[in-house]
Amino acid sequence: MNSIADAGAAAVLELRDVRFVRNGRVILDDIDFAVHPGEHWALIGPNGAGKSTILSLCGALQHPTAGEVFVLGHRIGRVELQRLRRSIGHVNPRHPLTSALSIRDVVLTGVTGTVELVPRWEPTTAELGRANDYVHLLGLDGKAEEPWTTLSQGERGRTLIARALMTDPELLLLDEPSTGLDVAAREQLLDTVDRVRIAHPALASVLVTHHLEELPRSTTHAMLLADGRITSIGRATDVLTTANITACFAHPIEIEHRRGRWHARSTAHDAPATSPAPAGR
Ligand SMILES: Nc1ncnc2c1ncn2[C@@H]1O[C@H](COP(=O)(O)OP(=O)(O)OP(=O)(O)O)[C@@H](O)[C@H]1O
Repeated sequence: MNSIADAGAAAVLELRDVRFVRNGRVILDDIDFAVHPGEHWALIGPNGAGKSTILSLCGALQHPTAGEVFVLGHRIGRVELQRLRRSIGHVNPRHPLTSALSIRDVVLTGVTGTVELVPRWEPTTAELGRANDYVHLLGLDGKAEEPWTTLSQGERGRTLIARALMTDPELLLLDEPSTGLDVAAREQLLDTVDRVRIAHPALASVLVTHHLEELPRSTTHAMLLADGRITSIGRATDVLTTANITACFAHPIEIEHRRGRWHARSTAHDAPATSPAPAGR
């Protein structure tokens, strides 16, 4: 799956020596990272570490105080952001839709980049076809006519990923996509993310989460963040280790990597290892 990531392609996203200050407080400092086509990054760290702020810089929603952010080769601040944002699929679990649009219509709002359907706007046959294809890819067949207002959180999450794919983005940003899902809905969503990444091998993505159990198998790279600084960065298998996670969260946590998935467990209250009985007893 990672053949494109290894091909040395130009970065889809690059943060160079980024610093972000608000109200005199340093929220991010010394942030350097680059995301290439086919790479799927996880951003992990404790509450308040700065994950969402990094994601907002990646999505060209905010400017850094110092340093440079390049999205799709364009330096933020030098290009028209609106145009750039169409190449970025941003999945925000707090999508502010309140009306009863059908799943298919919510997916179609990805074309117009709006929350509601634009009055008098009609999708082309090709756009309708794409919307139906994504409804199918995201496992929402048979539900396309169901209203947003009655969807479960898991169905909403999958609908929003389909919506984000409508502009054929090169970069997909996923902000805590599994928050609030029960275990079955979370597993369905993670399988869906894996399916999307396989169907779009050049797509790059950045996923923010607090929980290692919420990382899809297709995760290739990880950045650990604490107090606005990177504590570890690189290939997921090198970064997501007991030592690195323990240091990032300042708490003893044991990490297991099994069948492509990560699991975390606190070892703070484990009984101390008993010393072996003396020989000859
Ligand atoms: N515009 C802002 N003005 C002032 N403080 C801000 C601003 N944006 C973020 N912060 C602060 O910066 C810190 C990092 O916030 P951010 O939301 O990026 O962290 P996070 O890692 O996503 O946290 P969580 O896991 O709790 O969602 C927090 O302490 C937050 O209060």
